[in-house]
Amino acid sequence: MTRGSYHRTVVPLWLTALTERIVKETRLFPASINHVLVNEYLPGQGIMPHQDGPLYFPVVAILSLGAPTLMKFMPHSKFATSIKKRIYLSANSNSDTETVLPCQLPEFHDVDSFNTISRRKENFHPSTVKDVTYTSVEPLSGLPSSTNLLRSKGREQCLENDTEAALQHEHTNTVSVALMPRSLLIFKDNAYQDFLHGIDECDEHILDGKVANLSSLCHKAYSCSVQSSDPRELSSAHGLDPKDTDIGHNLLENQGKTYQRSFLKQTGTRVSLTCRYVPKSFSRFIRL
Ligand SMILES: O=C(O)CCC(=O)C(=O)O
Ligand SMILES: [Fe+2]
Repeated sequence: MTRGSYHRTVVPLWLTALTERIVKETRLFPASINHVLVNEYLPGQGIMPHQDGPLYFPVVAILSLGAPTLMKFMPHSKFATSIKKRIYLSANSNSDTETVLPCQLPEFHDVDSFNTISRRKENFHPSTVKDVTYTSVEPLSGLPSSTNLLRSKGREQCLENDTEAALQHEHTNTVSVALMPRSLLIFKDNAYQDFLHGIDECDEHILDGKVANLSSLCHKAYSCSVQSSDPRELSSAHGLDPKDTDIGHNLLENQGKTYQRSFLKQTGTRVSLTCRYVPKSFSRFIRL
């Protein structure tokens, strides 16, 4: 990703039209969007996991143009720390007995936390985005409200396992969202505060069960759940379109079975517009 310098400038009309529409249709921003960051990603470029920080109002709208990509949301390490603490305390108080340690996950699966705008591939320029329709991504499946993280018998074993438990926690609770061309992702509240977001540095993003909006792509993509010994059956049975340029497929052999794996191809340039609101009290800390 190339990060240029910030420009204080008059927001062009085509952009105001877009941001005002986002404000009006989502009703999630307290005032007009006054901060738009334009990022360009060459094929294979991504962005490190990060949080956008306290200067912004905690609602972000990201318009994606050009090549598709996959954004990952992973729990902030503060949750790993609290897991460690709980493991330690629990192990101390129950050193001889087997302990099951529950971990409350953040409320991440509000339907409202993620919205997409219908995908349409036409022009690269955001001024042409006129037909914006919102569709909710389904509640994130596979995210239980509490998880039994670790069974252990004593303090030593707990301490040995806590890093593993933290990693397990991160892995279990990472979700991703396919950002298709001309789509708008909105994330807010605890998806903003409790999770890091980032894009892996690669040009093929595996579409697995962690992709929250997989069903919106499912006429074209599916992950390793389907199997057949005859690869030809796979393609015909699922109506996969070999001409789709955004999604690729390959076949994997495992223990005599053939699995099809689908992936998003980030082979062209992607441009994103990250739209946020900086409250007046913070605007002196950031160039507007
Ligand atoms: O380009 C994107 O899709 C994400 C950008 C982002 O997260 C940021 O600039 O803070
Ligand atoms: Fe960000």
